[in-house]
Amino acid sequence: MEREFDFVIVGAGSAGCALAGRLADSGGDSIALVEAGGRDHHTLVWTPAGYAALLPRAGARNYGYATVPQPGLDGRRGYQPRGRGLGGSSSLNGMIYLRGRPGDYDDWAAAGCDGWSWDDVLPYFRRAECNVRVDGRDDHPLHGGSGPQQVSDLRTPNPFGQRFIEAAQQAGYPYNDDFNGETQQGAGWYQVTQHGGERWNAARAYLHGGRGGAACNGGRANLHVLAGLPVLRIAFAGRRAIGVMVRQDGREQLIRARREVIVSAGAFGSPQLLMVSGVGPARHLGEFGIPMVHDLPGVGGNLQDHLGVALHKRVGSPELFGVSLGGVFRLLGEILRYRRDRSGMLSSNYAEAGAFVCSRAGLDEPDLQLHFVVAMADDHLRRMHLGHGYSCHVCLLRPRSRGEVRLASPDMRAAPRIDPGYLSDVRDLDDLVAGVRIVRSIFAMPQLAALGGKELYSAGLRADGSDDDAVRAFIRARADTIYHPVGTCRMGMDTRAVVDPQLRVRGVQALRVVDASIMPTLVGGSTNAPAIMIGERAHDLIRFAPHVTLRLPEPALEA
Ligand SMILES: Cc1cc2nc3c(=O)[nH]c(=O)nc-3n(C[C@H](O)[C@H](O)[C@H](O)COP(=O)(O)OP(=O)(O)OC[C@H]3O[C@@H](n4cnc5c(N)ncnc54)[C@H](O)[C@@H]3O)c2cc1C
Repeated sequence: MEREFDFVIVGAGSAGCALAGRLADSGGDSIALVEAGGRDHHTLVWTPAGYAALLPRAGARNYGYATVPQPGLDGRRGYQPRGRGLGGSSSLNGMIYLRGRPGDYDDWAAAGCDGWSWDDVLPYFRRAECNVRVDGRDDHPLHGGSGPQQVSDLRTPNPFGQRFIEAAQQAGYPYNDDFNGETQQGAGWYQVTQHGGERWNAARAYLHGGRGGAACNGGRANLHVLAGLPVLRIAFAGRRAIGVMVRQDGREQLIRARREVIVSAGAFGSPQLLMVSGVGPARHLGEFGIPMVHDLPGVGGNLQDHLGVALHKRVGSPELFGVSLGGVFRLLGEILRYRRDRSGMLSSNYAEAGAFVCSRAGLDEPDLQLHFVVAMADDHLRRMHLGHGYSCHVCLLRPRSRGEVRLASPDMRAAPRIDPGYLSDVRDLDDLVAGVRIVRSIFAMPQLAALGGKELYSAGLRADGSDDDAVRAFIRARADTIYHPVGTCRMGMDTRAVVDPQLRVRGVQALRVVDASIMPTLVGGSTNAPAIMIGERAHDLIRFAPHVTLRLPEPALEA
């Protein structure tokens, strides 16, 4: 195997694939995209409903991390699935296509991230996107029609999604035809990262287009996709990153980067890789005897995640996913249907419909998101129930609680120590209480209530809203991630920032971080499209602004 490349990118997830594909197409440099997991060519990855089999437990395609016990969640450990293999978490995610709101990015810019305002990032969202609604056209002010990331409407929307949307309208929330349009408010269908009824993950978008072939590089001779090769640490000469260390043929080997090492290992993997390589808070690294390259106190801090709580309702309808004899027969038919024309229940992303709502009057933008799931999705599908039903998750879009990622071992192959600090800011809990009430008010509307059924865990909550303490207890007992950790290699201009607005790691040379970990704050939506946007924009920063040097004050050493 060739051992020296111009760029070495660690992690073939949403951002890493976008960056690698773009870099390979825009110049003659050689690129190594080094990914811990394997290829994504698998039925369970490409069949949308297949992720139900991958989500519940750790395995070859899912890191399946656990958090440390969370005081805010009655001491429970949260679950943190993360995609492993080409496509990263875009091979395991719920496929919902969302960007957040313009104000989210304007806040980034206002916090010192020059070049990351909405006007700056919108062209990258559009460049990335091929939205079926504007297919082939590039004159839409918000959507792209010719990018590599396919975005579609669901092929076979579930009738219960329609009932949810109508129930939400009965509860006073307007219909919204496009959550990435002018306004986010209201209820509607999600658009999904699918094409022809199949998952369109970042690997298909940017690497191989879903075609076979072991190289996975879409025929580009300068792109070397090295799957199944976990990076152990970044190699430095002084403070300059010169490559990455991997274990191959029974020994550690250096893959050398002539120009840059780019870390795209995700919100947990990227800070972990920096820390095991000697870039991070000095005292913490000292606990593990890791030789210091640079004391960067912000690495691993600022962890933010969307915490959600689900309300489930058992309803005896085989239109919904569920466990029953009738359900098995229906599923067999659905498998044949999917094989025939890629439609039917197997093209479902489960969280088919949703809503953006405000927890209280007077907010400029919705602060709560609802995911209506056409199954009783309980505890990340780790707890199954007999029968059929639906659920609705409510999550807080801009939580104030902060956590951190730390090492549990100096070995990169061990799981990191993840502490999201859920509900450490009590205001988050109060906003979720409002969210639970909103979900129940929608469940109570005729379009859903007429179908009957019984709530699994929330039936005892009062309808008149007079039992906030009980709702708080319900949330503490049941809430968990809806899978959007970000912020652990935060971009900014202050002394605790990890990367500058060109995504260069502060205090060292030839090293960048490019993935969801650089987000200063969570956006008001899910995080796959924003991670891809980050990869797209990083390409332009690397290609077109390589010689701009930004000088920042060095962080003071911790006492
Ligand atoms: C279950 C689930 C559901 C989700 N649902 C949605 C959704 O519906 N819509 C949405 O927009 N977002 C969703 N998300 C979130 C979204 O998918 C992620 O935010 C996004 O994919 C993150 O991209 P990334 O590039 O930062 O990291 P990732 O895509 O996670 O990629 C990181 C990659 O780095 C690799 N890596 C890590 N360490 C190493 C190492 N040492 N050596 C080599 N490779 C390494 C990993 O194997 C992985 O492939 C979901 C996520 C999950 C897990």
